[in-house]
Amino acid sequence: MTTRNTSRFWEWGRKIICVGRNYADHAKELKNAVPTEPVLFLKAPSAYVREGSPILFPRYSSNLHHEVELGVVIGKGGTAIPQSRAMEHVAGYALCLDMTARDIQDECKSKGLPWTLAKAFNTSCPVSEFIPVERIPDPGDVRLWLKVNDQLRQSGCTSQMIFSVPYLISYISDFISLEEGDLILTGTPKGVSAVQEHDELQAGIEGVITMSFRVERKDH
Ligand SMILES: O=C([O-])CC(=O)C(=O)O
Ligand SMILES: [Mg+2]
Repeated sequence: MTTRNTSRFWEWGRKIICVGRNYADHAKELKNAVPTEPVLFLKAPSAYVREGSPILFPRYSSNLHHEVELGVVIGKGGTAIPQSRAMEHVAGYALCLDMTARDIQDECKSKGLPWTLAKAFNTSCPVSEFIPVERIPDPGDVRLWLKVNDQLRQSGCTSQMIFSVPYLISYISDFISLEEGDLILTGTPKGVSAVQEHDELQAGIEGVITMSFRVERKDH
């Protein structure tokens, strides 16, 4: 019998729950209102991509954006988890990208349609190695950065998040039960921008981890 381990959470086929507009500076750069409640959407587990494989530019888009985010890996499931106990449900973290077909998202927004094809396509969720919970003593004080071809595009700190990690775990689990192996993407700071085929993306959590991905065009 094999024991599953959250250190390979991307193999579990569990939910990827994403929080949008969780940094006021990013909400403003896309001309969105700063939310008073978390904005949630989902990615499919088939969206995971790991270092060594490329991010594939979807053929239906011509404006693919990077969004660097802190991912929270759930270690213990639960429903209606109180904020005071939320951190007991965290197994660890991952550095994540929420790749977004911005043109498709804009179209969906204007038509009042869901963002699925803008957010959940194959390779839309690049993830780092699993980061055990002890490596990040305070998820509210994590410095994230992202470079495209060595040029710094995003640099932010999770202290700027509108809704904290414990708040998000509690809020989400009121409506959507959390399960072991789920991943929560906590939103992106400002600086999102378009990537092109052959670009090299490098991202990091200061002092903890870095990762890199290449962008390729999907030709079928
Ligand atoms: O900008 C968006 O599409 C919403 C989002 O995912 C974020 O704020 O991280
Ligand atoms: Mg995002």
